[in-house]
Amino acid sequence: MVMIGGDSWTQIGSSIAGLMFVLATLKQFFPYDLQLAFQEFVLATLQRFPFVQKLGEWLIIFFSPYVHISFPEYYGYQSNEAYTAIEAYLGALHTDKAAQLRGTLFKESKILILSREDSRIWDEFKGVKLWWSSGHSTTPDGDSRYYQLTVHRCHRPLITGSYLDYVIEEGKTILTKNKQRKLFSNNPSSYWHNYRGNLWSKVTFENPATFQTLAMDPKKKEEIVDDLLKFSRGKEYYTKIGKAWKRGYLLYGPPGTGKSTMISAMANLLNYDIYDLELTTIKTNTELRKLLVGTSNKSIIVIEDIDCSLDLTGHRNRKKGKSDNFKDDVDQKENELENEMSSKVTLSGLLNSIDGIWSACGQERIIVFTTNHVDKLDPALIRRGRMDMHIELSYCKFEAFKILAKNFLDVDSHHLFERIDILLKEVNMTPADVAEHLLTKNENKDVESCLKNLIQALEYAKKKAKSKTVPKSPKHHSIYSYLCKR
Ligand SMILES: Nc1ncnc2c1ncn2[C@@H]1O[C@H](COP(=O)(O)OP(=O)(O)OP(=O)(O)O)[C@@H](O)[C@H]1O
Ligand SMILES: [Mg+2]
Repeated sequence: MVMIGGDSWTQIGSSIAGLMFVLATLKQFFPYDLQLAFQEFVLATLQRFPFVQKLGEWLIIFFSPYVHISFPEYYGYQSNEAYTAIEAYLGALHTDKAAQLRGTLFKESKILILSREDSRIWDEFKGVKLWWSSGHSTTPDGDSRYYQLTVHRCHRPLITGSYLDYVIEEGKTILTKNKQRKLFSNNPSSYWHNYRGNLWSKVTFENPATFQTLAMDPKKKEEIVDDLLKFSRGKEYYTKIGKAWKRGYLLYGPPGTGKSTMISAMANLLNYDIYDLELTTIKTNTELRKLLVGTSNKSIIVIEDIDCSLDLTGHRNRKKGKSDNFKDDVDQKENELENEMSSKVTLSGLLNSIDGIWSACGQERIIVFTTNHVDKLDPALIRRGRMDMHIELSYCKFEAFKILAKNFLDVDSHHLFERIDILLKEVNMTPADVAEHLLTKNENKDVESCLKNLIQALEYAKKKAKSKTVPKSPKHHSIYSYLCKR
């Protein structure tokens, strides 16, 4: 056994310090590529021994003259906008010099977008050389991709200051220029494992509906458009009043009155993505929260036919009344667990998500509920503040008909309009049905016969209305199937 005295410790300490100093100084003289290759070799060798590997990593970080800054794709379940902007910036960087390129042709844009596929990219800013790399990491929440920026320590202020701002700004500009709006639909939770990007499936959103072609009372329409535009420009206002930048719209009315069409028009007006949230496939409130946190800014989250999606009506009251009587904590927890498992998403879970999540982490999000039966909904769900604007989409009136006539027949007036006006006051016909009757003979391009066809249908409906009407049963129409139909 060898005993080391106080003096020997001092000698060893000073020798190690000396050696480290020499190594650190020598390192400055090697090209960075060589250093990286060496680091990778050392790390690969040490990978078999986790403790030694950790120590090796620590030593490399300690002695390296370079700073590494990571940008993960996700924070928890929330997507990182810096990652997306960096991805766009790097994708477009020196595409003329890249060895591997990825070409994407979007249906509508007609522009072939070329982006780089390399996992390592050099960049230069104000004479300073920087090195970007990409990779995968595994965290308890699942796999996540990341970008890493490497730069010499002495350039740190320049990089963390102006360079990163520049990259994010450039990336955002590229994204806006090439932006293809997306329609997302939630995947069942059994698909989620490993990669958080699997929470939602996406397709390109291509529905052409606009407020201009939406048949409804023009005044009401103007009010809605103003409200939406005010919301989208309201960043400072929401910050000033200390409220989350979100707005809720409840669209209600019979089938075929244009609820889904209006959601598309909203997305087209604001250039937002649509998230079609199918509540019936969500098992628990926790899953619902993860999905909502996984949505991005500038998006419309849609829950269609909310009355059919869940047993929301009165559920909250029943649950509350029940739990009030519970004195025993264990029983209460069991009750909650049972509720969570059996009733899947609860009304309180939905309300907490709407109120809580975006107050904490969301910005610029619109939530839309649609229903055919507004009277069936729990008042708590649709109260003002939660659903800021209640919009009734109703049967086709004359003003709405004029918009459809303009859309389909390109006419502003006609001698048959008067008759149609009278009939529309007497008969309940949805804009979908009116459009259908106008379309039937549209191929002939004979306005008169199209209008006569509509008058015939209205007169028939009037006669039928006098006999008994059979109420339609509730159903589920997702915005996803509506948009995919087109
Ligand atoms: N107000 C409207 N303006 C223009 N077109 C309309 C309008 N309402 C319905 N339509 C036409 O009818 C079709 C069906 O409308 P939409 O799916 O928007 O109805 P909805 O209210 O969502 O019905 P549901 O309650 O069954 O989901 C659309 O493809 C659209 O072309
Ligand atoms: Mg619909």
